[in-house]
Amino acid sequence: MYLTVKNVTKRYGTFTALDDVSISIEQGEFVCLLGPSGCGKTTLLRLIAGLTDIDEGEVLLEDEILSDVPARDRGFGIVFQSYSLFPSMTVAENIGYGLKIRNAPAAQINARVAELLEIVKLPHLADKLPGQLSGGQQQRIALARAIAVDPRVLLLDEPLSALDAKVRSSLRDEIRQLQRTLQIPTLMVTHDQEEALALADKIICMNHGVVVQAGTPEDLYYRPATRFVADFMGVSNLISTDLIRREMPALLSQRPDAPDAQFDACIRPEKIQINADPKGSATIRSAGFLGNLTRYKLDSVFGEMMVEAHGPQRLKEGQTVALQISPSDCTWVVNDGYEVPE
Ligand SMILES: Nc1ncnc2c1ncn2[C@@H]1O[C@H](COP(=O)(O)OP(=O)(O)OP(=O)(O)O)[C@@H](O)[C@H]1O
Repeated sequence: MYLTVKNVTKRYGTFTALDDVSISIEQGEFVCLLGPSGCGKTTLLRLIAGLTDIDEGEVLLEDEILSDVPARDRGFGIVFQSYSLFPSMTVAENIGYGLKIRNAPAAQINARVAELLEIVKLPHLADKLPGQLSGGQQQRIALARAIAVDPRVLLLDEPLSALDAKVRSSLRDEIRQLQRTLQIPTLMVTHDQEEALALADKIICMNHGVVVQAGTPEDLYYRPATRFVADFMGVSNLISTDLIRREMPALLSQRPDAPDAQFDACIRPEKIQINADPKGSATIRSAGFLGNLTRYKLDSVFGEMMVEAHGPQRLKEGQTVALQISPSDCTWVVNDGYEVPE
């Protein structure tokens, strides 16, 4: 383990923002902290950065306990959501700032700034002020400034969320490429599951101040542990054991041996096949063509279901269809009482 957060609890008055949270980041790993608004992601990032005090537990970098190390001495690079560049400094001065306060010689600073401007593909902007740059350009410069001092860990707090969709996805790919090249252990906060799936080696999914599940993007998508994770990580059909037992008992073959109320089935929309069949158990309520696939909403013996099929719309609204689901495409998730929002 490179960076470790051990049993950390953080309270604001009587409110517990983080409850006994433990996470780790390996050398070179890209980790995403993912969860809904208010679940404690930013608080956790700020604790690691040293910007917020810890009530219980500790943060370690290798074997060094960081609790008493001030933020500026931790050697971490940080990029925030809002462009936090110094407005009266040029781009080059912003990038070189960290080296300058460490009293690096001017020639070394200039060389490093030029190198970083090439890395973030903005060499022509060296003499501009932040106010003259687009949002995407400002975040690139913020990133360059954060990595200028060879940080031991890179902390990113929703760095893409203020950008429009196109810029966001291109900068997302660049951040990933940069991180792969430089191998800086990185922790990024996001509430966007697609961003986490695309970027992370490991996703740490949080809710209400606790870590609900940590694993690879594939783990979280295909093997969610709870109803909450299943719903948060994309569209899923969540069906009670009771209903499966009544309507399609063959699906129970891989279910853990536990009381009915403890586990529900999670079936991803792309895992369900539908075929026109007048004797089928479901009806197409609506269909939406999304370019590469068609998303159907069905009324079925399992209630409302979402099904996705490659290509254009083949089935009409109102048509009766048979559902084909394989037991291996049924993931059994802990029923944590989470209700999917309407
Ligand atoms: N300084 C503070 N004083 C009191 N409560 C706080 C403070 N900072 C955060 N909180 C509360 O702690 C909880 C977690 O906040 P945090 O900012 O970590 O959530 P988050 O998951 O990052 O959410 P978001 O995505 O909206 O930023 C929230 O309920 C928030 O209201």
